[in-house]
Amino acid sequence: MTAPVLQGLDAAIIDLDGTMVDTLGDFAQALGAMLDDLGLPAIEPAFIAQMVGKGSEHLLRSVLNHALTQAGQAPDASKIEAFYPNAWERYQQHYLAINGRHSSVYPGVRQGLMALRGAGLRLACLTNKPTSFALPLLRAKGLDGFFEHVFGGDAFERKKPDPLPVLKTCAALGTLPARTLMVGDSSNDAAAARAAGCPVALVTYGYNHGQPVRAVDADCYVDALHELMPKWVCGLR
Ligand SMILES: O=C(O)COP(=O)(O)O
Ligand SMILES: [Mg+2]
Repeated sequence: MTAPVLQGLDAAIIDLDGTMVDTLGDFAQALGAMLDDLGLPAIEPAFIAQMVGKGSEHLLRSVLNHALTQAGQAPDASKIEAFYPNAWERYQQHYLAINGRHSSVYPGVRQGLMALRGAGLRLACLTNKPTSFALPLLRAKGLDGFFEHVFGGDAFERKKPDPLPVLKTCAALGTLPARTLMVGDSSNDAAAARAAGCPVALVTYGYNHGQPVRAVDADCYVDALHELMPKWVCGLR
């Protein structure tokens, strides 16, 4: 039986990058190697956090735009598209080779997931990362066992911030959106969840496209995932 303190929730959908795992090191390595292969200048790791969260296609186009500008070339759309197929192939190869080696699980994540499961909530992971990157990363970090489903950015026709992946994840879990909490680190997660009719909790340590996360509309903000349950229970924001 669900603990009375979690009345109102049957499940939680958890984001991956910036919420469970700090993956900026992996992104920096894979993007750096890809840019090197293409003969383009390296990108500052500080820029990467602003570009993560909208899927790999968006990330690669943003990075190519940035690198071409750094190289003194006017990056029009056709130039970016000319680089894109090769960039994607190189990036995928480099990312899969180092996946998880330069990233770490945020403090409180394991305890937070254990508490949610212990309270009887069903869990799914929903990320804009490709599923082929997400599954080995969760496995490498020992987090895969918490989730009944793992859906990447390529699992459905549209990605977050569209509500479709959230609604499809609720359907896979067999839970009502109003009783399924979305936990993420960005406006992308919040917008998708709100439009789907899910309550939203945001972690304050993630990426949020380089913007302050407390400015994003949410029901609750937490500085670590293990704070989520006690805070939710007390109705604290
Ligand atoms: O954009 C990405 O690759 C990952 O984003 P997410 O795990 O925060 O959804
Ligand atoms: Mg995220």
